[in-house]
Amino acid sequence: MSDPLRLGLAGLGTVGIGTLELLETQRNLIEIRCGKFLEVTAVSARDRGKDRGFDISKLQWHDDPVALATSDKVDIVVELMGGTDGAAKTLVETALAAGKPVVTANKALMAHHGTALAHLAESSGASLHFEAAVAGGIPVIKALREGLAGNRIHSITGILNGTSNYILTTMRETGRDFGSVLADAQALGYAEADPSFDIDGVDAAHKLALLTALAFGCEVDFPGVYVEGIRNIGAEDIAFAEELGYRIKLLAIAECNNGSVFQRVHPCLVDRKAPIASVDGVFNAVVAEGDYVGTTLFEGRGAGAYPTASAVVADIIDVARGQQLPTFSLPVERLNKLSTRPMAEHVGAYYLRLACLDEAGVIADITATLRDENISVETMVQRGRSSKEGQSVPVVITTHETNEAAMLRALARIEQQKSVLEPPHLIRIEAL
Ligand SMILES: NC(=O)C1=CN([C@@H]2O[C@H](COP(=O)(O)OP(=O)(O)OC[C@H]3O[C@@H](n4cnc5c(N)ncnc54)[C@H](O)[C@@H]3O)[C@@H](O)[C@H]2O)C=CC1
Ligand SMILES: N[C@@H](CC=O)C(=O)O
Ligand code: NA
Repeated sequence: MSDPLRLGLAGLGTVGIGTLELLETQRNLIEIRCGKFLEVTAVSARDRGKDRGFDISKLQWHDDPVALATSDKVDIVVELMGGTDGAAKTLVETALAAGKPVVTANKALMAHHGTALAHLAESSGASLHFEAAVAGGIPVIKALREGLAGNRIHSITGILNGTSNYILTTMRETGRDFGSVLADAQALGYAEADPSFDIDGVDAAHKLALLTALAFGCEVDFPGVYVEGIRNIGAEDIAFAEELGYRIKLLAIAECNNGSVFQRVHPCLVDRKAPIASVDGVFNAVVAEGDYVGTTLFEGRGAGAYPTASAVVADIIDVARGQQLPTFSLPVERLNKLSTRPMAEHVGAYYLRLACLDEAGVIADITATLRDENISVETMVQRGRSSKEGQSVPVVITTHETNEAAMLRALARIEQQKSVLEPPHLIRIEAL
């Protein structure tokens, strides 16, 4: 047996401790599979004395995580701290510059600096691995980089945030409110340090930008992703969606056509019978359309200590086996800079929920505005009667396919109508 491969692990939170546990309990299996003994030699986190339920007293401790990159006791750096800039970025850059392979779960870092880090890795001959950064335990990076390498990928559609999917599912199944379900997701270790990244769609956008780069062979373009989260989805939307035969999911969608990329993350109504509609709880799913393979669907747990540790360790094993592939499948100079299509060009059907006064002519005014923009109504539901003067009733409208720009013009006018009491709620309907 050759010398052990020595790991320096920065970040001892949900994922860090999950990774240490997995490495310990699967020690023999891993040794047989990669022909090397993996040894964690050094660690770093914010608070040395914290009780983590895992004995770290025999591991070399560094207050400064960046010291792992330069330590002569560390062969591979595993970055599990999080953060776009600051210590995580410096650690990864320093390790790569020193020619040390890096394994990271940090999608924010990769979405903002992925192309530059890939370039650094290539220049120094080190490899950069990020399977845990997208869709947790699902080996989707490996699938795109290796399993589907013979295909041109046309589109990627995914549920990429476990926290939002857990919130939407639990609200639907239990009727509980948004805030208390989010607190559960945090306690379960699913949410980001700043949970607004989860509920505002930013985390899913980070992941989509990485899948886009891999799938279409382009530079990572996180600012090019249109992002909307689930903060404004109410219990009434979830109930109306059910009634109309849909489920609400936060989808991340990337399409590549004629040299331009369209990347968007937003809540969608999807047909209740579509396979992705039944991906519930903390599960994620990724659907990739390839020209030779057709449709592929990958599903599994997208967050949490053990599923994420599973992906981190898979990357470590790849390093131990000597696998060294370009970070985004292609050498950096071969990655294209594709133009971004704006959301205004989106074409699709829409769900609108309006709070309207219950009086004559209201519906006629709304449908006239939609007609003026050539928007055709598919269904309309008006619920209940208001018991007090000035009280609103919900009106839900679904439309046939139309253009986003036309829909936004119509909504701006509808919002001005004095019998419409709140800004309209819009959710896109995605045909899958
Ligand atoms: N929790 C999950 O389900 C998943 C998390 N990730 C990613 O994995 C990374 C870690 O996430 P969690 O374990 O959930 O976070 P966490 O908040 O539970 O743990 C973060 C750890 O990093 C340490 N840390 C943070 N900043 C530091 C600094 N400047 N210097 C030294 N130590 C520092 C903290 O002390 C803590 O031990 C993040 O990039 C996250 O986006 C990826 C997939 C799933
Ligand atoms: N906060 C993320 C964790 C995994 O990437 C999520 O909820 O999906
Ligand atoms: Na993954």
